Amino acid sequence: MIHQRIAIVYHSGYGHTGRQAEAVRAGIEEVDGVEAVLLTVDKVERHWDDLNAAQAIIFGSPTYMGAVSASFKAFQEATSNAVLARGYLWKDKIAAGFTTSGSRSGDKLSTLIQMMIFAAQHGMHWVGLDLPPANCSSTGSEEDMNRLGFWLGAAAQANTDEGPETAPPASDLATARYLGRRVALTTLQFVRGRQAVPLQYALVAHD
Ligand SMILES: Cc1cc2nc3c(=O)[nH]c(=O)nc-3n(C[C@H](O)[C@H](O)[C@H](O)COP(=O)(O)O)c2cc1C
Repeated sequence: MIHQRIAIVYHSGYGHTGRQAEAVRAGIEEVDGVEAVLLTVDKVERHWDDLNAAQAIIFGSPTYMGAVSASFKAFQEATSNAVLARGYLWKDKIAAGFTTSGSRSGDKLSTLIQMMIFAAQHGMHWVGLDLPPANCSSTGSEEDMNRLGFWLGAAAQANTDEGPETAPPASDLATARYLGRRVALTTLQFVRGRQAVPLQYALVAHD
């Protein structure tokens, strides 16, 4: 069976977002017919081909100062020459994102929006979370998936006095795992759908 490749490219200064990235990978690996490639942004210069060959790319960054980290931003800017200028190489790939911060909100939404705009600039298709509202009623709890209530991507919160061995908590890692699985299933639907209806044909038929 041909395996569709799904890449995860992320930065983690202190390891918390790294735990989230591992959880996303575990979710991808729950799905038959796909394989996960996990890359940190500092390795990207030697791995552009892996990203270009992937059917989906999932972006991950801690939230620093209400935005993606400087290292993740440097990766984003490097794609201008390495990907866009070489001919829109990521066009029509699936995209998604995840982020960890110290506070419950911590302005993580800003980070996910930055990632979504970045994906749109590359002509990618953004996949969000389809989890229902969680931890928002008298029956909700910290153990709920999507306990922080994000839909653009997977959000996690890691207490700043805890190391990555104990933070983020299991519920946030389960949310990240769920996102990985969702992206894997969406990617298979998209790739197989594209085989049935080639993009060229779809555009002509629409005109
Ligand atoms: C430079 C810097 C800026 C930060 N800015 C924020 C922030 O804006 N909001 C927030 O909630 N946490 C903030 N934090 C806390 C981190 O998001 C948190 O410690 C996170 O778990 C770090 O992830 P990492 O271990 O993957 O680097 C900041 C931490 C650093 C070092």
